[in-house]
Formats: sequence, C-alpha cells, structure tokens
Amino acid sequence: MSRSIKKLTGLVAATFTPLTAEGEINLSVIGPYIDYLIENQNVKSVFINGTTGEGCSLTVDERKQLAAVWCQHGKGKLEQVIVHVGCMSIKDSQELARHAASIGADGIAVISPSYFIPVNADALRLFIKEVSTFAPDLPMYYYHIPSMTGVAFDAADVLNGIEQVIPSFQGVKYTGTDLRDLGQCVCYSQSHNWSVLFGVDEQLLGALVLGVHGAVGSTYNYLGCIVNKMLAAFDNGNHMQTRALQFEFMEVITFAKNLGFDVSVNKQVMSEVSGLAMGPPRLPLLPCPVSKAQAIAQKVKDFSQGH
Ligand SMILES: CC(=O)N[C@H](C=O)[C@@H](O)[C@H](O)[C@H](O)CO
Ligand SMILES: CC(=O)C(=O)O
Repeated sequence: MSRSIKKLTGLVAATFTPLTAEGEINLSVIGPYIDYLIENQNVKSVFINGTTGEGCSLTVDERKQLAAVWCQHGKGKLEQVIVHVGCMSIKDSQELARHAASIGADGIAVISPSYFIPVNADALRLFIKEVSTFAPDLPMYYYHIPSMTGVAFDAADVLNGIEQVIPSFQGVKYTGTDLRDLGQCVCYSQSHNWSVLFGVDEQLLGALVLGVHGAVGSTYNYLGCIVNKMLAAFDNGNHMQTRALQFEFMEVITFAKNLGFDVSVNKQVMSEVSGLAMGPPRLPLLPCPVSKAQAIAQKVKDFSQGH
C-alpha cells in the first residue's frame, strides 16, 4: 500500500440508508446525519451500505451515490468512511471498490456472497482478493456475518495467510458470537497491526476483554454516547461500571428483541430517537409500526439520560 494507514478503532456507526416515502434514496438527510453522529453521539466513523444500510437491497448506482455523498459531507468531519461493497456478483463488488477509491473513501469491506456460498476459506480469500485489486490502495476489511451469509467456516481461517495475497488487507468486522474464533482473529491480527471490530453490540464487553480494537454496529447510531462511556470505563479498568453499563445495554436490546427487533424496526427507532427522517425500509422488509419503535426509543432515551 502506498500510503500510511489510519488504524480503524473505537465506535463505528453502521448507518441506515435514508429513503423517501416513495422509497427512493434520500441524500439530503446525510449531511444532518453526520452532524448528529458527531455532535450527539460522539461517533466519528461510519460503515455505510452494510446490513443496517440495506446495502444488498440497493442498486449499484444508488450505492455509488450514497458513498459519494457520505464521503463528500464527511470530509473534514468524520474520521473514517468505510464503504461496504459486498454483492452477489463479484463484478458489482469490483465496480463499487473502484468507485470507493475514486471518491476518497477510507476503506472498503466485503461480506461473502450468500447465494453461491464459497465452499471454503480459500475460495472466499480469492473472492476478496479479486475485489481488492480494484482498489489496491484502500484498506480492505472482511465482514464476517455468518448468520446472514451462511458461511460455515471460521473467520480466522479466512485471515490465515491473507496478507500474502491481499497486501491491502486491514482487518475484520466480526458479527458473530463464537468467542474462540473471534479470539483467534484478534491474536492473528496483532502481529499484522490489523483492526478487529466487533459487531454484536449487546455482547461488546466479551469482545473487549479479548482485545478487539473497536466496534461497528447499528445501535451506535443512537447509543454511541453511552457506549463511549462504557469504553472509557473499560479503558480505565473500572470493571464494575463497564459491566453495569453492558447489563443495561443488554436490557434495552432484549426489550427490543421481544418486540421483534430487525433492520426495519431499528430504522424507525433511529428516526424516533434522532428526529432525522430515515423513512421506510425497502421491500422485502416491511415498515415498522410507529408505536413499537416509540416504545423502544423510550428505553433508549432512558438508558442514555440515566448516565
Ligand atoms: C445482524 C446485524 O445486523 N448485526 C449488527 C451488526 O453487524 C448489529 O449492530 C446489530 O444490529 C445489533 O447488535 C443489535 O442486535
Ligand atoms: C452492523 C453492521 O455492521 C452493518 O449494518 O453492516
């Protein structure tokens, strides 16, 4: 890689994709969205067009427009804009990777294709490599989310030796609950100065103990401020306070899960908490009843304001 690498650490918001009532991407919300994250949540990096951003439900052209606007408005404000470029077709991912490089993104990430699932880690490594060559100067992150992709092998197997085939490889976003595999990813990454970012927000403390460098998640859009306090307590060695905050965090997510928490509900919660108009989700996700989102939003606000 030709330039020095800014290590990805801390909280990263996996952003929602604002849509109009008619279901078109609503680029006008992105400027205020960035200000909200920085000013209200103390969150300075974003991961766009991922799961939370309904990236796989967007067209390649929409994804490019969104990425361009996030980079443009984020310039000088956000620390890092990571663009998720995972698609079913490697050609689309390559095009998005090349585009991300052309607009000044700080990094790219890919999930495994989920229709034709790679049979083993070698196949997935090859796929990631062939995407990375279209943006050889951009840090590349593997986004491990087996619950969505159906990938049956360990993320640590994907990492093993990947530096030999992908010089720009820079880490993994780990959305899974296998702490053995996660720990092996952290251990392997240490010697390469890569970042491991955890993606199961309600279990963050377990991952922090294993030494992850940060977290990418949907709830940091509206709970970033309080989770930043939790990170500070952890860094100060205050285990009692860290655990107390994690327990409260878990309680909010459990409440949400009992009401049927998914990306659609989550998106509406973001609108309720932030006052930003995220709009509806895109089919096949169904819009969420406002009353349900309001009940969750109230829990979120109580948690944030109680500290
Ligand atoms: C499956 C999924 O979308 N996971 C997200 C990140 O990867 C998380 O941020 C969750 O939305 C969050 O942990 C709430 O369950
Ligand atoms: C949570 C996350 O990282 C995503 O939405 O892709």
